Amino acid sequence: MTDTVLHVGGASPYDVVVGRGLADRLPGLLGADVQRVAFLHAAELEELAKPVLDVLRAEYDVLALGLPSGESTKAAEVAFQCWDALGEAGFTRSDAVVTFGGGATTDLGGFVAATWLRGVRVVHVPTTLLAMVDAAVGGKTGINTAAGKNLVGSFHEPAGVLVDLDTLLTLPREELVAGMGEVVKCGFIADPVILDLVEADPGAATDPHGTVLPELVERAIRVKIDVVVADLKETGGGEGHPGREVLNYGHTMGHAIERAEGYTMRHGEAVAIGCCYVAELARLEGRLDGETAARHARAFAAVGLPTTYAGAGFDELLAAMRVDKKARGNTLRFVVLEGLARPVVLSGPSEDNLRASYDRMRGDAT
Ligand SMILES: NC(=O)c1ccc[n+]([C@@H]2O[C@H](COP(=O)([O-])OP(=O)(O)OC[C@H]3O[C@@H](n4cnc5c(N)ncnc54)[C@H](O)[C@@H]3O)[C@@H](O)[C@H]2O)c1
Ligand SMILES: O=C(O)C(=O)C[C@@H](O)[C@H](O)[C@H](O)COP(=O)(O)O
Ligand SMILES: [Zn+2]
Repeated sequence: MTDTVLHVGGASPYDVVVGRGLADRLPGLLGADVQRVAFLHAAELEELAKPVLDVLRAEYDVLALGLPSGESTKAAEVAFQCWDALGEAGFTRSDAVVTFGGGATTDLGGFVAATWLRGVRVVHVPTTLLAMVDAAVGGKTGINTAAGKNLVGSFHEPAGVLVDLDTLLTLPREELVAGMGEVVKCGFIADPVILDLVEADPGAATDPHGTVLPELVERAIRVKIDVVVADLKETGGGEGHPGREVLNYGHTMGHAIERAEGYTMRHGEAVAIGCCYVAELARLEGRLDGETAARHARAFAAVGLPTTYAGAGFDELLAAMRVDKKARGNTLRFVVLEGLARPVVLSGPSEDNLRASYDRMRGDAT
């Protein structure tokens, strides 16, 4: 496979390099003036990180910080520990952060880079499918608080992203499948070819050795790039388009479920359920046709993702949805579809329909 370079334009342009065995490309993305690199990685990925660390150690003074894995790393205490370590090492504005891991690591590491000295250079090396197609691109960084998911953070664009598809070879199957939640999401909001590829051969779509998955990765990254270039800071798309909020499709309910489950459910799984929830809500609100709504459950289930959830009660989930960033005052706002790849914002749906979609999500409705 030859490398593909996807360019992200805008005020702080950068490249997303997609290929296999790419560690040598890292210095090129970091730029010439960097002397010290803080390597923020999921501690459990020490072995996988070795080729990247070797390349970094050959060129820079490296401070390697092993972080907790998964969602627990997106916490203020972990950010504090990183800031302390950067302070002790005397990190300056000409030094840089490299993150290595899944979306939780790139979110936390991106946040540390965004806040240290009010912002230093960061390059992301995502090692999960989800982080490759979504978390590492576009500059959203953040941590969780007791009140909810990603409530503290900032927009801080990377100086580059290195998508080494070989890292997917060690990724547990369930994590790969979770990443398909965001890939399929991109199919519904912008690129229906993704849905065709997934439905035609779900096995090939989730095979890290094959050629279909790399095509899906590139397509999903292109969807994300197109959106963030047009509306980096989520201020709106104009002419009825939701702008960057479109990437939040399925996340209003998805994040509420994650919080209700104490962040033990994978993000991509919660997003899959949330997309099915909001498709049904759009149908009940008279926005979306029944066939496209029904296609949601078929597409997500094809790759092994959950489409129903019978855990927390309606009132708990509704309260969690009220702190979603798309809400305005007491008004809930959802990204919904009016057809395939035709996203719009739905403001203030009726409580009856919110509840009826919830019943369907539980599998209670007929
Ligand atoms: N900033 C954004 O735009 C954005 C977009 C989407 C999701 N996110 C965030 O991303 C997070 C989810 O990311 P995720 O799904 O990557 O999960 P994750 O970061 O929690 O990683 C899942 C697990 O896989 C392990 N792992 C990672 N790469 C591996 C590899 N190559 N081989 C073996 N194990 C590996 C990790 O150590 C961890 O245990 C959520 O917090 C979500 O909110 C952010
Ligand atoms: O990049 C975006 O914008 C997204 O919304 C992508 C989402 O997949 C991602 O989960 C993001 O972290 C959610 O952001 P939030 O603003 O709802 O916290
Ligand atoms: Zn997401």
